[in-house]
Amino acid sequence: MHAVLAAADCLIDFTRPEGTLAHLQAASEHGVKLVIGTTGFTPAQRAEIDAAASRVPIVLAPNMSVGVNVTFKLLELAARLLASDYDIEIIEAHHRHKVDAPSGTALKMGEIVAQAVGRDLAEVAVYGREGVTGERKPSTIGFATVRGGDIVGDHTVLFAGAGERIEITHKSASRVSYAQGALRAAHFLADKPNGLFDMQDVLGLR
Ligand SMILES: NC(=O)C1=CN([C@@H]2O[C@H](COP(=O)(O)OP(=O)(O)OC[C@H]3O[C@@H](n4cnc5c(N)ncnc54)[C@H](OP(=O)(O)O)[C@@H]3O)[C@@H](O)[C@H]2O)C=CC1
Ligand SMILES: O=C(O)C1=N[C@H](C(=O)O)C[C@H](O)C1
Repeated sequence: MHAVLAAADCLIDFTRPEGTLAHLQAASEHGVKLVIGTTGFTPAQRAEIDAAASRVPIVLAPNMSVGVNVTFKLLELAARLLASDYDIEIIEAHHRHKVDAPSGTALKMGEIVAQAVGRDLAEVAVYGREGVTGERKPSTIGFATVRGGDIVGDHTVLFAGAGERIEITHKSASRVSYAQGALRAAHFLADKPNGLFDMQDVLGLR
């Protein structure tokens, strides 16, 4: 790995958290820029990425596709406008090989809508329901996970009100959009000395 990094400008990493952290260490030793698509980091692992960004520039994004990143903006607007009158639920579906749940994209969607309505996701998230759960608490944000077959990646945010509901859905039919986004992120980093960025920065969606 060190021989490869010595000749590299940028490392694109879609692996597992432990792999990414090993690659992060090696890349920062060589001053190599990083695009990280891996999901499922613990808060401590995430802090290691934040720290490394003071040495090398990093794009970290749970979803590299243009469509999902535009969907993030739509969700922010919808959540802000609908505010407390609508219950928010996030449903995601992926292939049978996926190892983390909810998906990084679903969690990011949760953070976006929670922030837009002035809630802390850590306090209001409900990850699945079973048994006698009692009535839904109004401020909660629920997550539901589906795993099966070769589903590339579907995400729906449901805003359910009295007498109507809005569903904002993104569906990936191919992994090409992730790869294209990662290459775009690598180009974006070309003139960055350090710092932590995401696909909103890369795509100019801030
Ligand atoms: N941000 C985005 O747009 C996207 C993010 N992802 C995320 O990317 C990650 C990978 O997903 P996916 O491609 O489906 O997974 P795969 O299991 O298909 O591929 C993972 C790759 O990482 C390698 N790997 C696993 N563990 C390590 C390790 N400890 N050190 C070095 N290499 C390792 C595997 O090698 P080997 O086969 O030899 O074990 C394999 O080549 C997931 O976290 C997923 O959520 C996925 C798609 C889009
Ligand atoms: O594992 C996957 O396949 C995907 N992972 C990412 C996530 O966890 O959000 C992005 C995409 O949904 C595909």
